[in-house]
Amino acid sequence: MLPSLRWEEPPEGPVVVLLDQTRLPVEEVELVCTDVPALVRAIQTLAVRGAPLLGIAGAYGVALAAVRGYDVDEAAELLAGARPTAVNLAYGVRRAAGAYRVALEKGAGREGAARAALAEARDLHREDAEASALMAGHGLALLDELLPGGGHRILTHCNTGALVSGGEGTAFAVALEAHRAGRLRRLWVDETRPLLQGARLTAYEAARSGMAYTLLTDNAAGSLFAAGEVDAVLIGADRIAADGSVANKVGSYPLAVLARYHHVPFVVVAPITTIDLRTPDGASIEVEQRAGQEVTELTAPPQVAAGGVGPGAGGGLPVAPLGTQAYNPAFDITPPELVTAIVTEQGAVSPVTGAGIAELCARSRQVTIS
Ligand SMILES: CSC[C@@H](O)[C@@H](O)C(=O)COP(=O)(O)O
Repeated sequence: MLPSLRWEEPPEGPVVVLLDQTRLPVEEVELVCTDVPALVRAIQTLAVRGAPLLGIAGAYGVALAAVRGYDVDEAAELLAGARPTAVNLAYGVRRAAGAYRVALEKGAGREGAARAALAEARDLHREDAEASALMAGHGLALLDELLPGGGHRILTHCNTGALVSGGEGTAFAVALEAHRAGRLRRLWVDETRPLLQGARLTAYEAARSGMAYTLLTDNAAGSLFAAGEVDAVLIGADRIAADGSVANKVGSYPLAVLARYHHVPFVVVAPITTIDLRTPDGASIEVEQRAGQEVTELTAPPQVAAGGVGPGAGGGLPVAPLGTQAYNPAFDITPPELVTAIVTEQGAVSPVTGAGIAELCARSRQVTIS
């Protein structure tokens, strides 16, 4: 698979190259962003997506503005505001912009400061890969402890693999680790309506890994639990509040409720950069509301954004009467009491409490920067 994101410096000037996730699984096509507005569009149309990768993209976006000589503060504001829920985006932007500012203050000049922003983006990219490998190890150790019988049957939601990370991802990296250790019996993949990150992206990554996996519609999960076919749920996160509330792809909260009813562990895997101590609780997390056409029409995100190739108002194939109102939050919030554990690169918090989260963050150098 092509890298999900890379920095390139061709003679015409530096660019951020993205694997366009809206085209998967049909084709691997790269999207070349030569400026910040192009990168912002890629973020909003989900060509680049998933919390850790959004942070990396934000940091490289700042570096792109700096190296090309654009206004860095303006670029940082545009990038950080592109999507509201994944805290990693603002974090990545803040890190690169901070490095730029510090270098300027130290007299590095604009060129030196731009190089400092780029170095910071590269550091964040590498750190995310390292965090990913550590989470995979901690996550599998936790699964083995929670499920001593082995032969794990894991249900996952949305997409959390290499496509969203500098490494192999968050929740998916744990499933992959279990697969490589011969302890994954099956990965159940929620299709993840309406944009199908599970069907298009997680199934794509699972197929490439050779693991046993099965795709299901989101609303089939209940009957799967009832049949005793799920040993654990593993998901990622877009923001974890100080009290341990977890924002993740819409549909995560119903899985947590199902998991509790059926006495199945519900485990969240996320790097420390996804924890936001400035957000006190779940109610304070801003949940992105997306266009209703994503629900009322079958269409690819860029077509929605471009406004039209098909007969529906948003350009897609209508699946509801024209003019139907749709409720389309991109995320939901799972309260800490439904979360069995949060696995980070620093280890696991379990049970999930605000104090446990704070202690974990205190051990991390990264959080003091945010
Ligand atoms: C490791 S990724 C965790 C989350 O970012 C992921 O589960 C998710 O909800 C992504 O949402 P998306 O809207 O596709 O960016």
